[in-house]
Amino acid sequence: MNYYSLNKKAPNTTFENAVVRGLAPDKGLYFPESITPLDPSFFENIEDKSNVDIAFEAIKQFIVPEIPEDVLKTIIKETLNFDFPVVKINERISTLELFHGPTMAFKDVGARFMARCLGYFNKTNTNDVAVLVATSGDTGGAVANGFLGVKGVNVVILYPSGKVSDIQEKQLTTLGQNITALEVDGVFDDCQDMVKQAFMDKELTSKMQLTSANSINIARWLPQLFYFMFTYKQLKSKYTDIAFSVPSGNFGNICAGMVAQKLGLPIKHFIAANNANDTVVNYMLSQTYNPKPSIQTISNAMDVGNPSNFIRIQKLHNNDFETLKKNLSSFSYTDDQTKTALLELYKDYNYVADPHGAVGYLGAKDYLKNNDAHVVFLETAHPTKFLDVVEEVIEKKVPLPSQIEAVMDKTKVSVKINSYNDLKGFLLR
Ligand SMILES: Cc1ncc(COP(=O)(O)O)c(C=O)c1O
Ligand SMILES: N[C@@H](CCOP(=O)(O)O)C(=O)O
Repeated sequence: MNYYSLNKKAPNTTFENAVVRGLAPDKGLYFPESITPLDPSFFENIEDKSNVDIAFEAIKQFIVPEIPEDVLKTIIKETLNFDFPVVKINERISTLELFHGPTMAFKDVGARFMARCLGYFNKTNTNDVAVLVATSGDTGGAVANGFLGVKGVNVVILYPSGKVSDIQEKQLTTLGQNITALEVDGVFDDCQDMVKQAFMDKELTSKMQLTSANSINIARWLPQLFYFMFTYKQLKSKYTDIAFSVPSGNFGNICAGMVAQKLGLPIKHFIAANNANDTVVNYMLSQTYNPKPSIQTISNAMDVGNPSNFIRIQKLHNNDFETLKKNLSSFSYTDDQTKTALLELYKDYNYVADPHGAVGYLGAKDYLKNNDAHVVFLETAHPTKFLDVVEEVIEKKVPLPSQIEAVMDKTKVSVKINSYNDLKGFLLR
């Protein structure tokens, strides 16, 4: 499968090149040349298939033969070695728990998958690759964990100083080896802009091979479609119409769900649930895309003012607003509403959510006011990653899982930077 740049000013390229480059030379996001729906029998019999088989069938058109079938299957098997349970909240709402991986956030899927694809391509590539990552909280930890010790790969994580949770910071600053954390005096969008600027810097790219492990990279983005299919497998016999409420920041996760839908997965509707960072909510109201500086919230991983993947979402809907409006609703919530939702989930349903999942729950409830469906909100991170907020709201101690406990006492190591020149200087050192 070839990929083209959504800016349309760069040559089409292979899966390998798109993964190794991250971003196209014209600064555009790569997009598959075609998306061929799977045979309807795939969905008719999905409950008889293993998660690995579902994932393999769903993604192989984008990757094989550049990665041979047997290698791709192994990559998927190693990536998906944890559970994706769907938990019923009430008759109309369930939650898909995406926090059972090593760093307890949905990013584990994409990060582990991409690390293995890059590892495969690196076997024949003698040059080291520098993987740049901008994180508002969870991508950094998942990528650090997924890429730790991968030969020929050096990971540089940029995160906004003081704007990620303590546990998220530990996860991305304490591993050492081939992982370095750069603490940026700014917000997430500054980190993301610096990463994109690095790709356009000829001096830098002539001296080193750079790629990105954010969802701009297709190998990080596409595998996120897997668990929408796993959800359908679990709920198909119970509900006719299934919609997804996705807590959204950079919009990579929801956009991957839309690829699953293009592949034929029967999804009735998507709900983009946002915190105060409401660029897309405003777009859906005004048809004007007006990115704004990100605002700090208690669902910090969604503090994104200029979501990278919105352009892919538009493309998936033929750049037609009316088509998009039929498939996507979006809502924005304040921190107080998020806290109220956390408490409601705990008191009414005995479910301890994290602030991002709570925003997803609010999106599900708002959609259901005027629509009929069973809505699955994505619980995108484990509540203990946001311990202070969660314990304060539900007034109860939450036990720490072993993955979180393992990083609690480690010492943070980071390098402070203030500008793109600092980043460039660091990379050229
Ligand atoms: C816990 C959590 N929820 C939601 C999001 C938003 O996901 P996306 O950026 O794919 O929209 C993130 C960050 O990506 C996250 O870490
Ligand atoms: N919310 C993310 C921001 C980056 O998103 P990505 O999916 O493009 O990597 C984070 O937690 O870092």
